[in-house]
Amino acid sequence: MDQSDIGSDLESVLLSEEQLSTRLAEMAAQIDADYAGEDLLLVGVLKGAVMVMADLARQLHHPVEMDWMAVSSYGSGTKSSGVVRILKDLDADLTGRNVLIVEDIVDSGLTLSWLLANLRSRGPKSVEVAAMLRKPEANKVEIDVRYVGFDIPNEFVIGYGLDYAEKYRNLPFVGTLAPHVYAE
Ligand SMILES: O=P(O)(O)OC[C@H]1O[C@H](OP(=O)(O)OP(=O)(O)O)[C@H](O)[C@@H]1O
Ligand code: HPA
Ligand SMILES: [Mg+2]
Repeated sequence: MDQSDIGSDLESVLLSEEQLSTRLAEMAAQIDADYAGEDLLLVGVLKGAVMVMADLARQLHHPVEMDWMAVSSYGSGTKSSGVVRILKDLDADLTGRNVLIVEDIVDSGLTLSWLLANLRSRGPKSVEVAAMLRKPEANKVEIDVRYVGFDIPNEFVIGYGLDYAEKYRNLPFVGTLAPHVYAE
């Protein structure tokens, strides 16, 4: 899927495929250096983190294990209420492990703040976060994101795993949606 397939629904390309992969290589080099000689378990948060997990893992030279979690906010239906339900839990036991949570985006930060507390309660050696994108709103909650790809403006973004109503995840770049898409 590329820019021509999304047509007038796309407002602008915020980060190109090349920008994403260049930055990911830098993050991977940092992660390789930080975990040299250490065990490392990557935990991807479904579904948005699928692309960044696949690309980051392949840029790493470090031998890693990969596991997945699916979580969902519930209640009023408002996104990221902070009340999170586990839809699919990890297969791995985290006791004594170095865990790196891999996320596509930290927006309000509420999903991650819940996830960090949850995973830290399972007796790991360490828990850190790698996120491709971070929005300024994430500053509202105290979260230490060790590896950040890009800080982006407070706009709704799509592509590279990120969806609008489950669509556009397979765009290879990150873009913003044209206003008429929301208005429909
Ligand atoms: O910082 P927050 O405001 O909590 O938002 C970030 C979370 O929201 C998105 O997931 P979403 O719940 O849309 O599920 P998805 O990954 O399946 O699209 C994204 O993948 C993060 O997990
Ligand atoms: O900007 C976004 N786009 C898509 N999904 C999201 N989940 C949190 N923020 C976003
Ligand atoms: Mg989503």
